[in-house]
Amino acid sequence: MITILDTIVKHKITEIQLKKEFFPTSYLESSVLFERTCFSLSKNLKNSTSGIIAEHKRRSPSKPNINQNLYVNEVVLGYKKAGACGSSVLTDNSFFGGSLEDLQLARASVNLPLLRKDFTIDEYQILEAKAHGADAILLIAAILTPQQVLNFTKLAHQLGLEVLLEVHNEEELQVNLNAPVQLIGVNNRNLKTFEVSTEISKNLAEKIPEEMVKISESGLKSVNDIIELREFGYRGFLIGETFMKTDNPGASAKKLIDEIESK
Ligand SMILES: O=P(O)(O)OC[C@@H](O)[C@@H](O)c1c[nH]c2ccccc12
Repeated sequence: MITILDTIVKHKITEIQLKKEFFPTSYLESSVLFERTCFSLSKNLKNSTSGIIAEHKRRSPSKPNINQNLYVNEVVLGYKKAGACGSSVLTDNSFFGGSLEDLQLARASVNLPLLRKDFTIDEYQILEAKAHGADAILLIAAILTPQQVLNFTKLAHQLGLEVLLEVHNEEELQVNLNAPVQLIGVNNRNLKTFEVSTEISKNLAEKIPEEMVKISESGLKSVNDIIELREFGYRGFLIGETFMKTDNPGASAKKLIDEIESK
């Protein structure tokens, strides 16, 4: 069966091939942002009482219209004012309606750690992330070999970017345990079926090495979700739709963060 993930990856391969032909890596390396010193998402998470990483997401394959009316710079500024630890910016265009320009605009408007949220399958995208102002990149175990995870992590670290390694089951975690990543994300959403359950985070928690900052991703809605997951050792919570489906994502992030902090 061909899954949506297969389709996305297929598009990415073509997209990157084309980009590589027209924009050599020297073009990316000449960006004024290429030399900047990154902010640390892992440090922010360790020092935070809420652990919220708030995402900018217009749409997704499972939700064709979350919110297409907002300006990315205003959204991330709202997240910053709300007290989020960092922000995640979708840069995939075909399936999520995001762009590298979104990332760049987000960078221009906040001094918050920014995660480039995309389907990384080539080192070229890691250079792109740095050139457009990211502080961290996402690596999705389901679409990479352990060797790729190692190589991509090494390159990201050379560029001063942190890596969030996303897993969805025990096998993906076990085969990548030797990757020296700071952040490990458990996606509650199965990217092949779109099913969402926080049980995934709960079940994998004890298998994740202590030294990694544990992040629970997707489908999180309420203060209770967060409090529960904290008991399993999670320090970070990646939330998109719950905030983005409102007219004022910053205000809804603030409401949740205030609730968490008052518990
Ligand atoms: O909107 P949600 O359910 O709060 O989820 C946010 C984030 O976890 C989700 O966008 C995500 C997690 N991993 C991904 C990989 C690719 C694209 C998107 C994602």
